[in-house]
Amino acid sequence: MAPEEEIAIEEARVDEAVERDSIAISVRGLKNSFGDQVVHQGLDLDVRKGEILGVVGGSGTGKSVLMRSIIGLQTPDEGEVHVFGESMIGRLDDEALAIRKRWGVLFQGGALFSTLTVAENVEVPIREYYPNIGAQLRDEIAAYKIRMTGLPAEAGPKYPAELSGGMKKRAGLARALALDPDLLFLDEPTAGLDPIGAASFDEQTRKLQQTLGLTVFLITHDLDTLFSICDRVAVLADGKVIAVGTIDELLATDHPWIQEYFNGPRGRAATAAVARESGKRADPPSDGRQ
Ligand SMILES: Nc1ncnc2c1ncn2[C@@H]1O[C@H](COP(=O)(O)OP(=O)(O)OP(=O)(O)O)[C@@H](O)[C@H]1O
Repeated sequence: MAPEEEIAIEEARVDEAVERDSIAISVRGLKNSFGDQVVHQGLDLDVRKGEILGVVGGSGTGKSVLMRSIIGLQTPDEGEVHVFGESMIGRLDDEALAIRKRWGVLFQGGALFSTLTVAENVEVPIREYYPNIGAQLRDEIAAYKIRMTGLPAEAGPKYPAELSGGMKKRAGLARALALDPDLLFLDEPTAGLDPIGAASFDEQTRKLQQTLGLTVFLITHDLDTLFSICDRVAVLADGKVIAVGTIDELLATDHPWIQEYFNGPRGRAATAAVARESGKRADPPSDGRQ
């Protein structure tokens, strides 16, 4: 083989390794169906390490099913899911378990166990994955995680029924953070919160992502969340990810759903709010609409 060819092959290997190293989640050729209903067909997606990736799409486009496929709660008909370089589908071995320990999940509505206190909820994953950790250390970890999410320490002994919607979300977040994850899955974290509570939750998410170096997979319908904290956004439609990029990149596409979603009245209001927040003047829409 000529030296130039060897160099080219070596460079390709290095590029591949760098690419692999910078990707937290890779989904390829995913197919999910329920009976005759095909939810995903040939879905591809990469989530980069350290980013907050917003996942959007109309109701029923399969955002939650995608998340469930990645975390192993839904076995796809076809396709590959790699998390931190490990193939995950159907794996129950030690390597796969080690990867599962590296993520935390906040399900829609918080999904707290109603018969357990907040602190006990946070301790569930610790008990499950680290049964040898003693009660005192477990309590200390739970108290620390509860404080990390902005909840007062007094929330620890409370039951979910005694919490507001926003507090429940934070308690769910504390549980998702219990094992010091590298990767956080959030399914509609601000749904049902008032705008101030939602903005405060977003800020907390951004702060945690930055201080802990988290990668965040964030399903949302909340335009303010997308505009204010997401590094990139993936758009689901027709069973696939039809586009992924920054909001500016998405706006440069001419897909009607994307234009309607981000450039409709609510999208423009969110752009203006973010621009105001950062002290900049929002550019008026190019067609002169206000
Ligand atoms: N276990 C299941 N059995 C049958 N159908 C299901 C199941 N889970 C999801 N589906 C269907 O798959 C489709 C996608 O559901 P999914 O919950 O992922 O949508 P979504 O994009 O998250 O919607 P939303 O934005 O409303 O939460 C829906 O039509 C739903 O009814």
